[in-house]
Amino acid sequence: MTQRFEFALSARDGRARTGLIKTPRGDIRTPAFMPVGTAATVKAMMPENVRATGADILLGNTYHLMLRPTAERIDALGGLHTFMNWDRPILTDSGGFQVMSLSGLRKMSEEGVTFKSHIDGSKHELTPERSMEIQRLLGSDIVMCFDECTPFPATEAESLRSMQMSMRWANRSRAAFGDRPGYALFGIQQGSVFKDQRAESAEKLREIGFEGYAVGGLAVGEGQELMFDVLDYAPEMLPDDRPRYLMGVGKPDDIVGAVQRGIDMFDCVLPSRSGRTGQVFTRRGVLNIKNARHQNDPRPLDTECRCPACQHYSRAYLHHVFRSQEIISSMLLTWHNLQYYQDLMSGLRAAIAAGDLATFVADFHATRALGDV
Ligand SMILES: CNc1nc2c(CCc3ccc(C(F)(F)F)cc3)c3[nH]c(N)nc(=O)c3cc2[nH]1
Repeated sequence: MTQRFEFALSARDGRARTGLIKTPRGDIRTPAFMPVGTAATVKAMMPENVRATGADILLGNTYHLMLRPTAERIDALGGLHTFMNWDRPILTDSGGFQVMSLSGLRKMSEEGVTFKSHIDGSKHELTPERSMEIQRLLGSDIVMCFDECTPFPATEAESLRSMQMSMRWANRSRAAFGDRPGYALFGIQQGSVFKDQRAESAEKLREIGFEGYAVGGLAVGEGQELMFDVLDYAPEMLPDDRPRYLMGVGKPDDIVGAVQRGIDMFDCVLPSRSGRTGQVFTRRGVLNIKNARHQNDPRPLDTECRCPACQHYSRAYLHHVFRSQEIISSMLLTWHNLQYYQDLMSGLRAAIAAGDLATFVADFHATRALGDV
């Protein structure tokens, strides 16, 4: 077990890579999908079950946890790992994205952002320094720089101003993070859909130097085509020997396309959140268990899936418990969707290691085109 944060690539296939991030709390196989554990829990899942799906790392959230129960209380109780009974790596976002998408009344300045809690209306401030302190108190293994996720669409001038402020905040984040062996600070590239700005951002981050780099400012409504256009150049502007994390992505086909374009790490609320609304991911595409067509169907959700839902329950049963709003519905559908995502990632890792990613991708799309979900 290492006391340092290390990343080693083990194979490449085109621009895709597979490897291992080694941390004192455990290894992360890449390409990796990180389930979202917003308020110190992956909703409807016990931590041991999240691990059983194959997850090596979880996502936590500065914004939610600073409001409730506060970072100081979690620190006093032994840190987020102890608090939520997950002893493997945790990555926390810096909170800026959630402030812009969740909180009411907010004021942005060079210093940072002041906002009112969406829970009780109390006033709070997030700056690069405060974000680093909160993530340190939480004990997260991978800390994200405090940035502004540039809204989409943005004019070139708006995007440039936003990106350059994020780069000044990246500097302040690096300084405030301090010397913490075994812990990592990731820089976040901005620049919206403008190639020259993505290059300027990457250069600035490289100058400062980070243990890993995120492609930020995407999955904000630009659509898959425009996202892939940016991913055709942006990841490779970042250091080749460091992990590359595409924030907030995404649907299974988004992930497949982004892995082909050199991304190593992903997070998305989709598998867990959509599971609670009845949306189910299968190898043949997506279905919604709420649909009446499932009420007499004795088949499992996905014949190739090893999760408890697919091993022990019929679509008819899952339709019934969803319609009846039974708690087990959220448990089984969340587990299944997270299992589907982890199985997709392990398939991608194996295909890259075997040098036949192209075949994997062709089969992935062909199976989804078969229909009869
Ligand atoms: C959904 N699209 C998207 N999500 C994005 C995120 C949030 C990632 C995140 C973090 C924590 C959680 C939590 F549920 F665990 F809380 C959930 C999601 C971004 N985050 C930062 N810092 N910069 C970005 O430029 C950025 C761009 C993003 N596009």
